[in-house]
Amino acid sequence: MLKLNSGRMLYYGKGDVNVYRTYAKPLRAAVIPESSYTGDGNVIFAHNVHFSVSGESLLSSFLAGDNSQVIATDSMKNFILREAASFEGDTTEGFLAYIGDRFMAKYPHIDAVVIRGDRIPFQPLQVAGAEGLEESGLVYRRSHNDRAGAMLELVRGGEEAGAGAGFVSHKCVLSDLQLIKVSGSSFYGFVRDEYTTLPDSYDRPLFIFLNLFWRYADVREALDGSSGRYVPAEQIRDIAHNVFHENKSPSIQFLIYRIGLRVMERFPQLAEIGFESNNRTWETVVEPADGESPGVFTEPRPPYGFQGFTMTRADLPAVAEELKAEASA
Ligand SMILES: O=c1[nH]c(=O)c2[nH]c(=O)[nH]c2[nH]1
Repeated sequence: MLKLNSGRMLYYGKGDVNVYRTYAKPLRAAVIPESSYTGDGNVIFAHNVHFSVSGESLLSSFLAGDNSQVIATDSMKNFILREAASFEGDTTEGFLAYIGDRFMAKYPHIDAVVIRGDRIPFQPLQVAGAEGLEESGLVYRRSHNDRAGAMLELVRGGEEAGAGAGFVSHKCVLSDLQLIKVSGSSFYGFVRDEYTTLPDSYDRPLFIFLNLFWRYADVREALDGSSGRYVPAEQIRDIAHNVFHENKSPSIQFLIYRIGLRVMERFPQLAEIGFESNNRTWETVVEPADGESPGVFTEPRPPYGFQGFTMTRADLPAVAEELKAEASA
């Protein structure tokens, strides 16, 4: 967030601006082995937008009640909704950059904009057609599952190149991914002392809530799918569940690191990936006799555990070494 000359910080804006844009340009994504996701028709290109502005000229509105430079947040909402009609791109990041750029161009006394958009997901549906099931293209199902999103910070004359206003930071996100692995996770070997009551677990039903975020080395590759370098959140999601499936994890800490490594390997255009995870492991009521026999579980009691981790491309050589050692063993 922009710091004013006085060292102060100020911002104001509008949240929960729901923009249901129809018939945006379809996104075509490069295929990766872990995912069947190939793109999005973008027939419904919907976002929940959170928009804020900052600038020296706004200080007097806080200090003296002078509204002469204040753009009403109601007008911001109208600007976002109306300008969405002329957006010609195919990605969330591109949409946010478009709105941010146009706003800065229209209002020269605004020094900085922070814009976040969470995609409101609508899933395509199949209907019976002449040759079996086919995509409706008209009817969609609102999904309340995980969702993609992004945040861009634009500052007039900022450092990274962009059209008009400069990017100073960006963050792409996948929020609220909830994954359960019913068998194949353990947690043991942790510090055991007078405060420890948790038993070792060699096979637990691991339920995790995950927020993932990532940054590109060059943010411009995120703005337009035709760069061929766009990283869809859906493919990051699919990598997460592949890695969860493949690995017997000794902890959530190790699991998220492995997910991050795979994402970094797949997408050389990314500079950073990060995680916020929650442990929602089901509480065992009736212990299964072995791996696939019946068990009964219930919601874990609060409080819950959490982890946070960020990693960069510098983490990759360690894995290359490890794989080499495994191959020669
Ligand atoms: O994967 C885990 N990591 C922890 O740090 C932890 N702590 C805990 O009680 N359970 C778990 N599980």
